[in-house]
Amino acid sequence: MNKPPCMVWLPADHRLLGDHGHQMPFLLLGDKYARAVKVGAQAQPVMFPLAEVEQIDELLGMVDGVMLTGSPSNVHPSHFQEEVADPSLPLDQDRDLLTLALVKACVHQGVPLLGVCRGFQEINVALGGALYQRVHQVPGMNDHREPKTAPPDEQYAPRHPIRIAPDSVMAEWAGGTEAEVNSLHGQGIARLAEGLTPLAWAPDGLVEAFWVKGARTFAYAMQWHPEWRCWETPFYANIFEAFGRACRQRRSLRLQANDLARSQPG
Ligand SMILES: N[C@@H](CCC(=O)NCCCC(=O)O)C(=O)O
Repeated sequence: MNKPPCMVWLPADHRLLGDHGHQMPFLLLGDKYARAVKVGAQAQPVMFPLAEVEQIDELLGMVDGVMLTGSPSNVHPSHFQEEVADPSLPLDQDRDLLTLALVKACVHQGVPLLGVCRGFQEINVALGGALYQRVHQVPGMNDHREPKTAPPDEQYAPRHPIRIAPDSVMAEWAGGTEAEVNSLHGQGIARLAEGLTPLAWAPDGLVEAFWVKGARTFAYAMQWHPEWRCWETPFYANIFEAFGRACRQRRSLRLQANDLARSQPG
């Protein structure tokens, strides 16, 4: 019998779309994130629209991994005990409510977890860290934002080098302790949560990747965007291939558990 596909949950963004006066709520997932899961991790992306915190355990029982994507919206600063610094920047409190709880559930249950950009920031905040709300206004820090009016190819082009921890799995994926990565973020890690091990740094010292300490499975996140045409960049492809392997391992365990449950009397 064919195995069911590996399923990876990508929580949606909540956005109002439409012209003024007629904006309607939508649930959005970027094509490039779903495509990187499908092509790079060889898994099936799923969204679970309107998923609620109370459903997390039930829904995690149906998937083999979770990917927290990037988004133009910011994590609400109240989650790291700050006031909103720039009210003109978008927020997505519905997403925060689900993803910050989902991070803890994935870590506790050993579900493969990949965080990208906003997802990287969500994991840090969920585990007790804090963010710079405007990295470019912090003395000594660079501007990590993308050129807003540039075409996508330019926005996602390599922007700055990163230094990667030697002898780390990130260095294995990169094929060394240096790489050039894209950069599309205005927020960044101000305080790394205690349960996270930094794996890469930008030239200004900003943490650009981490590992969830002691994780029983894949639990990595990065500030840059490895999903961007991941099949064209070996470093990025290696990240998604490793994520896919971890998801397939979980699928085997999940299916064994399901078979065992079905074989039990009553
Ligand atoms: N809003 C946060 C996170 C930035 C981020 O995720 N950028 C990607 C947006 C477009 C996309 O989804 O690829 C910040 O500004 O730091």
